[in-house]
Amino acid sequence: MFIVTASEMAGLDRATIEEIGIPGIVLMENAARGAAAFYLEVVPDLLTRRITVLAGSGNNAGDGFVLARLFKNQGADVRVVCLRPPENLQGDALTNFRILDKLCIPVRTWEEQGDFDTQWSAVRESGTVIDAILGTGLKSEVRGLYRQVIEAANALPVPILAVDIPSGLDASTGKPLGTAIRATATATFGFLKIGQVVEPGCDYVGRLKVIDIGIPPTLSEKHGIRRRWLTDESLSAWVEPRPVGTHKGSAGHVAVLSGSVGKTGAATLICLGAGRVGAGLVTLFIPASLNPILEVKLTEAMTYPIPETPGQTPASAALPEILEFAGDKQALAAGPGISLHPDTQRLVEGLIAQAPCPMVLDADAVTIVSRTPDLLKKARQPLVLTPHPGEMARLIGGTVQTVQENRIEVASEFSRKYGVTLVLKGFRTVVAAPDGRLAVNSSGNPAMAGGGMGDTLTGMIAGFLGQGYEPYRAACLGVYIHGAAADRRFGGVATRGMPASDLLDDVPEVIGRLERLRSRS
Ligand SMILES: NC(=O)C1=CN([C@@H]2O[C@H](COP(=O)(O)OP(=O)(O)OC[C@H]3O[C@@H](n4cnc5c(N)ncnc54)[C@H](O)[C@@H]3O)[C@@H](O)[C@H]2O)[C@@H](O)CC1
Ligand SMILES: [K+]
Repeated sequence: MFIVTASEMAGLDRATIEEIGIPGIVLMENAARGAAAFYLEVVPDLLTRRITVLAGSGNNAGDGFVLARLFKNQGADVRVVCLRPPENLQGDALTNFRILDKLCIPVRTWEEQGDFDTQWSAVRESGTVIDAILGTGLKSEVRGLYRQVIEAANALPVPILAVDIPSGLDASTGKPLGTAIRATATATFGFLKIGQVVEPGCDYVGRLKVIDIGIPPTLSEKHGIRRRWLTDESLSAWVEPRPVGTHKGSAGHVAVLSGSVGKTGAATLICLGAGRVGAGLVTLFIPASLNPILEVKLTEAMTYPIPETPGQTPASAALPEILEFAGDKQALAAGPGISLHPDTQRLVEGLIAQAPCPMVLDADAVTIVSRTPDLLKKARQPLVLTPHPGEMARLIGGTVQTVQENRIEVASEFSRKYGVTLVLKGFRTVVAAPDGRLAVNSSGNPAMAGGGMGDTLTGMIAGFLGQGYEPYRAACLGVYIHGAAADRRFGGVATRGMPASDLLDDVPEVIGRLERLRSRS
């Protein structure tokens, strides 16, 4: 499933009409038919309620007029309130407006000079409101009557069903422009819009469904749309079936540099994560004095004691050994719990410049990189960085607020500038590849807010890299399966109290689910 901006959507609509030859009015009919079926799922007794369609002046209103007709045909009590004089309507919206009269559907036009409360009283009696005021054609801040109407609608104790996007929400950024409808459900057309999947927009859409309105899927490729929504369906095709003769030597060997005094848990979780996604072998480089602890904590993974600093953190003297060992390995994960000790920093810098295999850099390694990000350009092998918003802010020398308000732009710009795959963690994790591919994750839940979650993710991404997945796919699979395993374990049941190691138990089942989905399609 692809995610588009408002202007990309307009381009795809135009191409479907002009190049493919599907008339706009057909798309409008398809849109409304799909939306009507979805709204009936969301509000099963919809046809017994009084339905008010709030209409603006563009094609979004046109969709609303078709919905009014469809529900009237099914016996519902429907009325339409035009917030702008119908003389402003054009094209397909106008055609569908004219049909209302023939079907005796009551239409009221808002009188700008009239008293608001008197005119609103008719809407107040509605059992459900259909929001067809503004769609992807929103151009500027919502003011005046539209603003009043949106705020009054939000205060009604009835379901609001949004057509394409809640009115007032910027489809490209997810920010309300002035104000926006808080919908019970949104039927969106053709593709997801960025504004529906990122914060704060995702809090406005309610239940969200993409309606197929007949835009040929090949058009998205032709128009260079490369943003993906990570779901079971979109990822199943990427899970490679495992040959029956697979053995530990052919399933990838992952090396891990993690842990220092007080941080042996991070090292453990990375190793477990890599193993749970199917890495054949895992070896942990650990400061020598901590080796006895890891020998006990880890069962399947092997340990490799390395020279350490006086603070029991990895020392740069370990670099030659690590490079030699990693020479015939498939992936290296480095960073969690290694400290910011200056000698550990030298080790990380050496690894970035000389590592002989793809690497995942997380936590302390990311903080070390943020001191001299140009270091990343020296890497000989692909890098995946997995910052949380605070680490991302350090990487770009900005604030957490800037990062959080512009997650997609920040991730894609950094990825392109430094030639790395970037995983910006947090709600709706963003994965960006240097060639412009981008994904937003749909899985995960608040029970994941706890220490160690990032370590398990680092291990999972390294585990996929180790099995030969290219960095962007390894990152997307790791991110999605991580959240999906947490959903399987806790989603909808509990919102807190899930140890990071718990979700790992569910990882193989989630991968199995994707494999089964792949084999069916
Ligand atoms: N062929 C197509 O292009 C299709 C479009 N569809 C619908 O069409 C919508 C887009 O239609 P339009 O491009 O006509 O745009 P909209 O219907 O979203 O709104 C455009 C109108 O609102 C006005 N407007 C914009 N910002 C405003 C603001 N802040 N305050 C007050 N008025 C404002 C504009 O001047 C214009 O008159 C989609 O969201 C979707 O619902 C669907 O019918 C599917 C097919
Ligand atoms: K709308």
